[in-house]
Amino acid sequence: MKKKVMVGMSGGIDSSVTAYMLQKDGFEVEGCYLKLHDRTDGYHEKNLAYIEDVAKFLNIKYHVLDLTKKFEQEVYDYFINSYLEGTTPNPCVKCNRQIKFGAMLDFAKEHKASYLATGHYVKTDGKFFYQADDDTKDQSYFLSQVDKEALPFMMFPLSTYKKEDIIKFGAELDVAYKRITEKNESQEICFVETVYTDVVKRHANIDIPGKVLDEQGNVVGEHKGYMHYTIGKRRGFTVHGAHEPHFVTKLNPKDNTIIVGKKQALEVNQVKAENLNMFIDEEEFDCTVKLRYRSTSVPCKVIIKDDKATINLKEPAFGVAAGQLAVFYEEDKVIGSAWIKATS
Ligand SMILES: Nc1ncnc2c1ncn2[C@@H]1O[C@H](COP(=O)(O)OP(=O)(O)OP(=O)(O)O)[C@@H](O)[C@H]1O
Repeated sequence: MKKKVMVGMSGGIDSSVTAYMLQKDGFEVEGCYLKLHDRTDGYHEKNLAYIEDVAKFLNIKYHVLDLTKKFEQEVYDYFINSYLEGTTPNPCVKCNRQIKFGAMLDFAKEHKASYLATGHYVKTDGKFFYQADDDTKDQSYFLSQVDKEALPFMMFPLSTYKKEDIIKFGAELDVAYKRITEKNESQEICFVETVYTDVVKRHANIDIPGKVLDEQGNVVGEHKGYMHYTIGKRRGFTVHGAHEPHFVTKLNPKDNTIIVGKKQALEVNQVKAENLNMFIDEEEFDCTVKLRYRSTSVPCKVIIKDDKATINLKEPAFGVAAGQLAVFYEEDKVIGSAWIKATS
């Protein structure tokens, strides 16, 4: 009997090709579309029309799973609260743990699927995640908080391919191909249609001007409201009489001030992180760490105590934001991750 794989289908080319590849490999494939939010611009209708085309072409069944409530509680509220608290959230990381490889995995198991597959660019051997072969597409950073218990059920057929290969496979999907390539590459955050401030605006007045301070606490300029800024930002505020660029180094929600400094002020040598998700048992180890998605890995020593990590960087990093994830790598293998709380 064929083994069943549930494929998380978004309507885009990556998950469509994932379903196609697994069917070619001899699996019984079913699709699952997650409704995660109530966007009113025809977003879900369009995605579902694409999925309908692909499902017809492959002659597979698909399900629509409404997780709007869970998504709001676990991802959306956290996203808004992070900006209110002056930190920089990473909603995709939360979604992968709680929703895609939490609730969707439970759904796949309920439907007697042996595996859950997605179009993420990442590898797994059932115990660890590894970076995808296509460096520019690698999504291991976003998956590093997924519960290790979920790994034996996960499949990522795209992990050894380059995007160009996927486009070629997509062309074999014939009628569906035109439509799935019409769909734009997904936005960075699926519920943000334009910029994050447009979303936060629905819940708070973000346009309350405040004071810009230097590192000594002197008032040096004005800003538009602290929620407009993230660590490392260098525009949208004034610094009177400055000849060199100034960067945001700290946000103070309590008094609506922001602290700015020259590039050097962004330098970080130690990071404190919490809420660990570890794939190894060691509590003291050398590795490399990514402190933002699109940043290069920095060599470091990690010491874990009472479920908190102290990350001593062997080379300085710049523009590290509380709220982002520190992901630990041993070459291409993800060995754990933790949420950044403070830097020095
Ligand atoms: N709404 C959704 N319902 C079900 N699965 C989803 C949904 N959104 C994303 N996924 C799954 O997660 C994978 C990664 O999502 P992401 O948005 O990062 O990728 P993508 O490159 O845009 O993928 P695609 O081309 O399939 O849209 C998708 O390929 C798909 O398998």
